[in-house]
Amino acid sequence: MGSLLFRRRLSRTLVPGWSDNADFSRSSWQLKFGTSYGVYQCLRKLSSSTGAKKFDFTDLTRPHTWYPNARRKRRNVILHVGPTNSGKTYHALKRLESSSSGIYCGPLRLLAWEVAQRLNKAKVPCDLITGQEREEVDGAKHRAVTVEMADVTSDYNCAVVDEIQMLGCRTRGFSFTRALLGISADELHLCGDAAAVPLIQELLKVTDDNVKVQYYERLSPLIPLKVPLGSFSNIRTGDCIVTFSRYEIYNIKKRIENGRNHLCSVVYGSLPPETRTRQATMFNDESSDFDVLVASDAIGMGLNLNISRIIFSTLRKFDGVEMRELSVSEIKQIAGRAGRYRSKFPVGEVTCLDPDDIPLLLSSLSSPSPIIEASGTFSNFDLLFMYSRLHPNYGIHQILEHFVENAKLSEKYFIADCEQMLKVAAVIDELPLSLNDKYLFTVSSVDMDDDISSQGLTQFAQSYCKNGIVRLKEIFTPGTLKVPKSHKALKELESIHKVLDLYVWLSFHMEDSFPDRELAASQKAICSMIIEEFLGRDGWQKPNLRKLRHSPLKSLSG
Ligand SMILES: Nc1ncnc2c1ncn2[C@@H]1O[C@H](COP(=O)(O)OP(=O)(O)OP(=O)(O)O)[C@@H](O)[C@H]1O
Ligand SMILES: [Mg+2]
Repeated sequence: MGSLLFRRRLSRTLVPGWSDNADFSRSSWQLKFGTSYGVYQCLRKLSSSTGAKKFDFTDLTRPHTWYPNARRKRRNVILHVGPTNSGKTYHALKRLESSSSGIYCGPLRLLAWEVAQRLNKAKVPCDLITGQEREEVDGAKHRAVTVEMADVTSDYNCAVVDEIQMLGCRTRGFSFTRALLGISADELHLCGDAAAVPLIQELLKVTDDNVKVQYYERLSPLIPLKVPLGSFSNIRTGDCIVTFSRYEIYNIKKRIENGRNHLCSVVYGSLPPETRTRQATMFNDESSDFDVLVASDAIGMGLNLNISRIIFSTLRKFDGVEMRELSVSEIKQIAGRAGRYRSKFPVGEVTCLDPDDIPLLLSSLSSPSPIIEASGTFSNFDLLFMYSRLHPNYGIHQILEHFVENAKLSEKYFIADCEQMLKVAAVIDELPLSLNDKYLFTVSSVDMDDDISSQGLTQFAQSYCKNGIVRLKEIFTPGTLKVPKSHKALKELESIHKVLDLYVWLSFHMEDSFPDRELAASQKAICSMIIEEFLGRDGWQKPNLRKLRHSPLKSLSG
């Protein structure tokens, strides 16, 4: 029991949103109040200090009070806002680089990776921390993290939250809100779209922070073209074709490579993150033969790639619920990847494949993004736990559902969409696990819309429930991964990667119960290498592309 408790306590500190309030964090509640009664006492204390007669655990109307560490400071908040490619992140990072300690929180692993690289190169030791990675550097006082991993219990000299307009995102917005309200830093730099300014000013009225807005202008031109691409034979070096289905990505890659002038890197959401990074690096590298990029909106935020022209293959995408038109801000974000300042192509262009899309493209690029009205929020584990005590017969699915239905919110907040969590909860409720354990599986990084991943989660949870320890070899035989021969096999491999990734995630949160992190990580690496081998083989292979670029074919394809 003792070791089990100890294990849980270690885990809690690593789960985003598990126990954010310093009163409940490892330093106090875990040591002072090892029991749920302790949490209850703590919450009671909190309730009396807020003057409420009876604590309502579904009351989320004062989320700024969940972060006493940040509230002890009067933070200097600097909002860096403006169009894409205007130097917002650059200026915030300059401050981060010169600070004595700091944290960068970005929406994508690729961005966190880019920042960690940049700081380490500038001799500022910087850790990289994402749900599945801990790359620790000796002596680091800086860390680059994905926003879900933002640490709200330490003090920093400087913090940067990038793409802050994402606080309006239906599913991930609450993590941005948590970083905005919860990070304890003397200086907090927020970079993003001006559409978020009024909301942030409103949210920070109650925090007593100093708020300053710095506006930026685009550093290099982005030219919207009035003519569509016409044909794939008009593709040229530095082009990036954006499309939203995996099938279309490979279809377009094939069509371009069949023209025998270009090789395409691909970047899309379900590719392993390390593969995405390498594909992007290969495209960015002038000495590589991969000179065209075919990508989904996974490249849409903040990234600095050597793109000369963005070509939208469509302006519609399936968002998990329905097919819809891209929003003005999505179009601007994606288009903004072309012509980055100080890149190989300092003047960017943007166009479409389909002539019918041109009017929407032009009007979106010339419109301001609509003002963001509300910020995401969600309960942390402690509140869910206390709520569950009032409903002892509920499973975690019912607790979440009821909590979401009954949550009381201030006008400027909305409750996060927890569809994925509910899907996991429905599976996990079948097992006799504690609420702690159920919560952990529920907030894990699993993609429940992927059959193989959801089966992986179920097997991990069943095995954990039965044995208390999950060996990777129970569900995965190392040494059996093969280079896929078809797109179906590729998709399967991507899913296997996700399952291995989930194991690594669980190993960071339940170290003793998921002891094979290294094996899972090495198999993950093999998996992504095999996927890359497929990506290399899949297209047209011409050993000496450079020679060909000087052939008549090149000028014909212009
Ligand atoms: N003053 C500067 N000196 C040198 N390089 C700069 C300067 N300002 C910006 N850059 C470079 O220009 C590029 C774009 O800047 P940055 O990434 O900060 O833009 P951004 O406004 O954050 O764009 P996005 O909205 O797409 O995130 C980066 O490669 C950055 O390093
Ligand atoms: Mg940026």
